[in-house]
Amino acid sequence: MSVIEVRHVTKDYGHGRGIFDVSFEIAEGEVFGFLGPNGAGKTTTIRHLMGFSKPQEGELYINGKDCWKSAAIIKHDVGYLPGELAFPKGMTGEGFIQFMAEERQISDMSRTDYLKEMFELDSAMEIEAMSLGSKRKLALVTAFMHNPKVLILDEPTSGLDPVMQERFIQFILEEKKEGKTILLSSHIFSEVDATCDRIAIIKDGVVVSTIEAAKLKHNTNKTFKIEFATKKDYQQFLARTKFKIPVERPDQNQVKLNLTDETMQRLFTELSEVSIRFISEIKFTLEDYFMDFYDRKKSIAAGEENLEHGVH
Ligand SMILES: Nc1ncnc2c1ncn2[C@@H]1O[C@H](COP(=O)(O)OP(=O)(O)OP(=O)(O)O)[C@@H](O)[C@H]1O
Repeated sequence: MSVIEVRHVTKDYGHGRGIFDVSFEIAEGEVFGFLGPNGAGKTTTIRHLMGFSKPQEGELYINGKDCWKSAAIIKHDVGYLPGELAFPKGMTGEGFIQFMAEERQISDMSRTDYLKEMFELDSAMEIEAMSLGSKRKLALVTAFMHNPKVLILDEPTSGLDPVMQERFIQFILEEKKEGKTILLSSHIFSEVDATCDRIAIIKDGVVVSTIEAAKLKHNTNKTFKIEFATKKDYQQFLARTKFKIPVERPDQNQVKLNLTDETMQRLFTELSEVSIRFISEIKFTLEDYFMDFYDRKKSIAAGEENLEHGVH
């Protein structure tokens, strides 16, 4: 059963801004990445899921409850980390944690203490005096302290240093093991890649692609770069090869080509007749996949990416 459902949601702010016919579902226990640059529509979608905004068209549900009509229940049940942080004035971090604990009627603070330790939060400080990173840590602790089964996280690591970003990834993986359902909005490929089961790419308010992370990782269509020992070897290979060579670099005596597991043996037979300096696999990453939607023309102009990756 889907825990989160977004069905044909539109919010048109005019001038092409907003979100348009956005649909996706997130199953129980799934970590779903929502990937797009600034202004693509991630926060707008999330604000609708949290019941802050009413859709002009479409419906949103969490655990079968309409996000607009049952906004109060949704806010209670879901662990929400907003992109833009806002805290009450004149409080210390600890004061805010205690306030949230009372709101949620939490008496056992062991999970909260664990989270404070994990994210190395100095909660004694006045919130106003905290760095952006410390405020983000405080938001993380208060978003997760009541152990919610559903997490909605809007660019959760912005402002965190690389060590804390890595710790956050470990935390998400722990939560995933516990069977939590997680929506993670981000523009950081590495954190999406490390944590998500499925990824939706959003562009100009429209979901342009949804892909299973495993399909990206186990893509059987591979790209290799080969550098030949001499110009003679390079030319001899090009003259005799039966492969289609999409990228030739005569200045470096290099070619790039696509291989499947089946054609691998044929390549090595061809290469046995010439001398090579090296052969290396070019990994097809989430970033490459994403850039296909955002930057294809530029990449082709650079002469690098006119290779068929075959994951679409
Ligand atoms: N209340 C609003 N009124 C008018 N336009 C809005 C409003 N909220 C968002 N927008 C516009 O809708 C588009 C999507 O914005 P949104 O904040 O959802 O993007 P995002 O993907 O979350 O980006 P970011 O990473 O910058 O938060 C942007 O063009 C934004 O300017």
